[in-house]
Amino acid sequence: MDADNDFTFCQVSSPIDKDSLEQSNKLVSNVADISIKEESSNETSSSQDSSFLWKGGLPNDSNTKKEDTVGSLSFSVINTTSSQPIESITKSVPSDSQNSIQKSPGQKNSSTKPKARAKVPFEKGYSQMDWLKLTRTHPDLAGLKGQSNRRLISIHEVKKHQTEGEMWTVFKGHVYNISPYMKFHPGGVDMLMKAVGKDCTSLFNKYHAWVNAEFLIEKCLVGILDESR
Ligand code: HEM
Repeated sequence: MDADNDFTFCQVSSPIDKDSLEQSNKLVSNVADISIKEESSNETSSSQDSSFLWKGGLPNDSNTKKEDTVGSLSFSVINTTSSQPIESITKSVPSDSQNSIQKSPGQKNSSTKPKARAKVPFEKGYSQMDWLKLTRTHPDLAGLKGQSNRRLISIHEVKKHQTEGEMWTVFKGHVYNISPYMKFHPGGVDMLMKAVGKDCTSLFNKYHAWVNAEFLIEKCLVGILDESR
């Protein structure tokens, strides 16, 4: 390829006219101006309270609102912090990690620390996907052997089923044989064993009320709890 052809590829951008270049430089410096003004205005940089991070709404500080313009745009600059420098909000990488998310004086450690999960790593072949596959392919997970799963079952009968292959529990008024789900339970076998032979609804809700158990163990349905007995 010769030098003339090279030149055609280099000339890709349109020429910038001097006036518009000056105007955009001016805009850039205006923007820079505004951010500097706001950061250094009316606040003390010693304040350590970051409760603004968690509060909704605007503080009742009328001094913190002002009008400004950049080029042809006019807008309001609202400082939402009455006791905190904006500098600490706008810092994306704080130089001192202590300053990044600070606790308000009354805030306890436990409220900011994420709760430790108690999930158990599943054995190969026992993921939730494997469970779903099994529910679709296994003809009788509940162990009904032809019986109806609309049958009324007393809590006494539930208590009797605590052997391998026949582990019954009550969940939201329904009786399930959770034996086949044991090794698939993300919380572990030991945890799920606590449900066997009794009503586990409140235990269940204590750990994960959001889990759609009705769907997950629907093929394990044995019957309906007879609450009259
Ligand atoms: C009755 C049927 C139950 C089903 C279908 C079920 C299902 C599940 C599922 C899908 C998860 C994963 C949740 C997630 O990733 O967020 C889980 C986790 C867990 N489950 Fe269950 N569960 C049942 C009963 C129980 C019971 C009775 C207990 C307690 C005695 C229990 C204790 C736990 C624990 C400790 C975890 C780990 C929690 C965590 O991830 O933070 N589960 N269970």
